[in-house]
Amino acid sequence: MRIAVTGRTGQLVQSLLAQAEIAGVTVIPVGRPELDLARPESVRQALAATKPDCIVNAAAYTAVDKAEAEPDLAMRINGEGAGDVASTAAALGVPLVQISTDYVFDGLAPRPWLESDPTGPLSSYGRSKLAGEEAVMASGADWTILRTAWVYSPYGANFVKTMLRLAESRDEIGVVSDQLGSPTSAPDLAEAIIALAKALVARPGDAALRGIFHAAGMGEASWADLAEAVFAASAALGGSSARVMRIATIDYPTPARRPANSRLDGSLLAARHGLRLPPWQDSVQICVATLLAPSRS
Ligand SMILES: NC(=O)C1=CN([C@@H]2O[C@H](COP(=O)(O)OP(=O)(O)OC[C@H]3O[C@@H](n4cnc5c(N)ncnc54)[C@H](OP(=O)(O)O)[C@@H]3O)[C@@H](O)[C@H]2O)C=CC1
Ligand SMILES: Cc1cn([C@H]2C[C@H](O)[C@@H](COP(=O)(O)OP(=O)(O)O[C@H]3O[C@@H](C)C(=O)[C@@H](O)[C@H]3O)O2)c(=O)[nH]c1=O
Ligand SMILES: [Mg+2]
Repeated sequence: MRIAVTGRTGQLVQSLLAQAEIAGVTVIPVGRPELDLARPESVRQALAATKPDCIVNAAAYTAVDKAEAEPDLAMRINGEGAGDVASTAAALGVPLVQISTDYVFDGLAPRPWLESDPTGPLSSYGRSKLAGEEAVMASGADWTILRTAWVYSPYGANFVKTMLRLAESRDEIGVVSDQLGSPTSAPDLAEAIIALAKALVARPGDAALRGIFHAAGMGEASWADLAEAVFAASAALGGSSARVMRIATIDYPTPARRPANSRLDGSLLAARHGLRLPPWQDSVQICVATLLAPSRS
């Protein structure tokens, strides 16, 4: 099976590539310059040339704070760009897996978010990703939307790598403890996406396998909890660590507002697809161990 994935160096693309052989699929990254989501005319031809059985739209404008200053570009890439990928999937007659985010929610619910809960993005990034969901749903493609959250991995830029880097030069790091979410390992997510893609291709027209699903690490954490887990794992392996000073969002001002409650409920994906991502604590340990492995430096 051939899975075309948008993007090249992204965390999820790299994780899908790493997982492909063991999962027995071919993953074909399609990125800039051939496919640029900001250039609609580039999308269809670049994807069609890969002759995919399934398309995963993993590329996105992911710089949450910068998106506040570049809302139009974020909207073009994450909103209209997703629509262009979806109409390509429709034209090619192959299923589309659109990757979306917890930041489509306003963060005010007192429990983990369900797929059926109302959206209400607080940021330019969140609004652009919601526009992407809407464009995908309106495209006529055979679509499935996976919302994930707080993605980290040995690849690219992410919070886990930021914490380890900061700890090299600091003894103490202030980290917000009043935003709760579902930290998600990109390798775990990649495994679930491949399983899902196989099911979509094997059972066309099976409505129960399609729709919006939440796919995030099991359990919950604040960013401060996540930082503490990273440093505990790193210290145990002789890597860098720092004391975490637990602070409030109001004491860490950022251009973008972020949801206070970003936890995603994964029950629907478990019920319909039998897919459950591992507890975040286990996967954070694996990620830190990979980052500290001697072969990497
Ligand atoms: N990171 C996170 O915490 C979360 C991410 N998500 C979603 O998951 C998906 C994967 O995220 P992740 O792997 O972390 O992303 P990264 O930030 O690691 O990578 C972004 C990817 O998007 C590509 N990209 C950006 N702009 C364009 C463009 N104009 N045309 C083509 N490709 C472009 C980049 O391309 P290039 O390779 O050329 O740099 C890169 O491959 C995204 O849809 C994101 O919105 C959802 C929740 C959490
Ligand atoms: C670096 C740092 C961040 N923070 C806070 C700021 C913010 O509230 C939180 C996370 O900051 P980051 O900028 O790393 O994460 P952020 O860019 O908000 O991550 C988001 O990315 C997009 C793409 C998504 O879709 C989301 O699911 C989510 O993963 O941690 C601290 O408190 N101390 C620090 O030293
Ligand atoms: Mg960020």
